[in-house]
Amino acid sequence: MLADLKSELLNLRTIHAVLEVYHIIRTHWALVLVGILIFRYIRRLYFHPLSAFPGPFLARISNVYSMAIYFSWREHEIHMELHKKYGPVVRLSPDALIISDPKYLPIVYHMRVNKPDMSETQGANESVLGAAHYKEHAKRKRRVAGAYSMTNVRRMEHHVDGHVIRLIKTFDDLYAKTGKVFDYAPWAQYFAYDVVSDVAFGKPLGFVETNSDVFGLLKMFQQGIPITAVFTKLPTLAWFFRVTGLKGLLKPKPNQNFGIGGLMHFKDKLLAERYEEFKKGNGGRNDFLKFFFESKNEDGSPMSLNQVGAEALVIMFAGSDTTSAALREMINFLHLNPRCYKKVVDEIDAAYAEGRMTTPVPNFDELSQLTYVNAVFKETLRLAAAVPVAIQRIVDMPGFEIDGKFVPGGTLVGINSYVCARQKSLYGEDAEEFRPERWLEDEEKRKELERYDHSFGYGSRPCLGKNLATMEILKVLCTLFHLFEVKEADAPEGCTYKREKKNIGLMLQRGIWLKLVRKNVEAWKAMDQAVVA
Ligand code: HEM
Repeated sequence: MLADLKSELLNLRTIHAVLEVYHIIRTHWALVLVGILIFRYIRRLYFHPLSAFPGPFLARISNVYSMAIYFSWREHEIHMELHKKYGPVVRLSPDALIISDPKYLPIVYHMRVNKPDMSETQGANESVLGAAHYKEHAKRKRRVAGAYSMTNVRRMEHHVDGHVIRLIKTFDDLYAKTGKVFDYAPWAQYFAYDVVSDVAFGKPLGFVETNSDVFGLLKMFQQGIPITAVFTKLPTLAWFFRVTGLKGLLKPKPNQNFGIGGLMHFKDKLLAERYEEFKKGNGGRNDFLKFFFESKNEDGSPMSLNQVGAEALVIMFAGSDTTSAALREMINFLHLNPRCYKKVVDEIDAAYAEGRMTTPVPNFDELSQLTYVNAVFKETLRLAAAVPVAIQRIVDMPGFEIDGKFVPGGTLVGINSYVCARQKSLYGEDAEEFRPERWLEDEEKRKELERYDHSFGYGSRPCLGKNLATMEILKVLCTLFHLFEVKEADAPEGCTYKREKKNIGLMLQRGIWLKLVRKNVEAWKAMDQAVVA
């Protein structure tokens, strides 16, 4: 009886205490919230597993810091400054580190590492790029890797040639014949988008032909990236959208006329047309779509239309602005380094003079023999990473040690290729200089540089489109430099920008002002006679 009474009393006291806490929370909710935040910040600063790592105060307590860096549009430079100030490992946000030392590349990007899931915002979550788990990635990679092989890319080489011819003829008509100064930056983008839309969907979109952003596609795409970035940088916001069921709002949809959704709408139309043809037994021309339609999943089933669409969409956004960034930077670096410019032109002209180059557009084998040009290509991508961000991976259990400190499993880590490419430990005292010769001087050193080359990604997820990108870039540049004197020009009156850069996760540029003068070379005969398909 007494025991019952005691337990009853205890229950009443518990209820009373709970009500009291509820009352305090109700009346002092603002104070309680501040208390929780202070507790959270103190934990992140002093008791979090990453608290031993240095970094800016705001970065150690909040994700807002890394988002603010993103919206400065110069994330790569800020990462560099942070490493200079805090050392090789910096805490960039409460749960994330950035590392500068190239020797950690094989550890951070090892073969069985997972990456953060961005499927809510990417719009291509069934693709190889969208796979977060390494096993799923390996499965998807098996079904598409062949499409990107050199053998398959060679089958598409004539499509690339057609776009090179169109670009050169357009330049000749609009600029060489008129003597007008022009900004080369949008043209590099138009060319790259035309090529990928042609080989991924079977139809060039006609950017170069119309000298315009067809359907506002480039703008749409560039609007989509910052949205993805916000949700990647602010996991709490992404979590909120998930638990409240609002995540559907994040997913790009084909009925939108902006961002990645707009691109999906466009892609779906082209894909449907081509799929109808395929079902009628007409596989059509050799391109990525044909390969994907014929490709099989692990269980032997053909890739679904959704899977094919996701892969084609990835080609559009992984293969366009990256390639155009490299196309622009190569010209930038050559203008900034006249010594290298001369060596490049001499090597190309000599190859033509000795009859080693096919006209109107040299083939890929011929281009790979131009050792200096290839070194310039590598050096350009080293110093001007097309993806100048710290691409993140999730440290797997139990973690690893770095700099004498323990990085626990679950931590987000990344190495910014812009930063990594400037490390004196690997590249020497002249690490920040543009010096293509470093790739040619010493065989052992070259092998070491190749081992830590990060410009096309690293580990099990390097760029699948490297063959196609290399082919496009070398074809454009060699043809351009042989047929024209490519002169650097001042911005025309009324334009204040020159060599302007904006890092939105991909490097965008504008204001690469050029003046083209037609050279008196034999190769013009073939170019003038070439018919644009
Ligand atoms: C100069 C041009 C290019 C550069 C610098 C570049 C760079 C990169 C980088 C750094 C990654 C790694 C992303 C990660 O680790 O998550 C990547 C992945 C990828 N790239 Fe490229 N890329 C270029 C051109 C292309 C082209 C032309 C295509 C398509 C034809 C393409 C298709 C892909 C695909 C499919 C992936 C995902 C690979 C995977 O997850 O297994 N890229 N690229």
